[in-house]
Amino acid sequence: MAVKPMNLQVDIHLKRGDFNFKAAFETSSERCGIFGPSGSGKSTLMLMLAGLLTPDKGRIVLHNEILFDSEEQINLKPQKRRTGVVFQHGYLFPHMSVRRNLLYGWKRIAPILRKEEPGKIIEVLELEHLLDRKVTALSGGEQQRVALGRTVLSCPQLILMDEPLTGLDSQLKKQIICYLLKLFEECGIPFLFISHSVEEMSLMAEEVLVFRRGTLRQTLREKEFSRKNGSSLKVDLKKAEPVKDLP
Ligand SMILES: Nc1ncnc2c1ncn2[C@@H]1O[C@H](COP(=O)(O)OP(=O)(O)OP(=O)(O)O)[C@@H](O)[C@H]1O
Repeated sequence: MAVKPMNLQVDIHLKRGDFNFKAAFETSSERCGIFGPSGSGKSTLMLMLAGLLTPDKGRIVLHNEILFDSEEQINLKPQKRRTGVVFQHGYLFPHMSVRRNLLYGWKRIAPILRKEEPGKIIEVLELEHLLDRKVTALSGGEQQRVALGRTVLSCPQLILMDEPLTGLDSQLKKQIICYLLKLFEECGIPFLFISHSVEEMSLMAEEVLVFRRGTLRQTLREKEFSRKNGSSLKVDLKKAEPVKDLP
């Protein structure tokens, strides 16, 4: 399926204690990485995009819809933004089965907005055999696959991921990256993700926003980013195999 570029315009400022955040950028990329050292403001940006933290001033526009505008006093609630968020630890509902977790968002959106078929997502993520398990009885990688599936099934216009691979070992990381790229190919939903890892940027991003001390310093195409940071890993999306190791 053709991916709809994210068409995101951001110009925001926020002061949190001693920390000053400011970023102004536009992106029409399909896979955008947010890179920078600890404390540089990556999660702060993601929380503001998701509507979980309010900027002091500025504007956020996604696909020509204003999500936030301080002058016009617009601040759409998280559930109205059509952004799906995947956090580092998945944050699944522990008392529910895999199936109920997966269908949670899907059941709550209007049928006309349900673009994804649960059966297809379950197949891509290879979750069939786990559907009746409680999520507390899953491995870390399986939990992250359920979190990805649940987010995709809520049919967002943009997926936001805050270090979705942290805590997984390197083999599992590569496996989840392949699942992620397959999902992206199947569903055509653009994503924005945070990582400290040059390798993850190289494998997953098309464009990289580089932050330092709360400020957007550079916007680089993946090739240029990888050249500057010494990584040149490649994944052919069409050939991505979930269970095989990557070069
Ligand atoms: N509630 C708060 N009040 C004041 N400062 C805060 C608050 N929350 C976060 N900060 C500061 O904001 C800065 C940016 O934090 P943020 O979590 O966005 O960084 P990050 O780049 O995502 O870091 P990491 O990679 O370690 O997750 C940090 O210096 C942090 O201490």
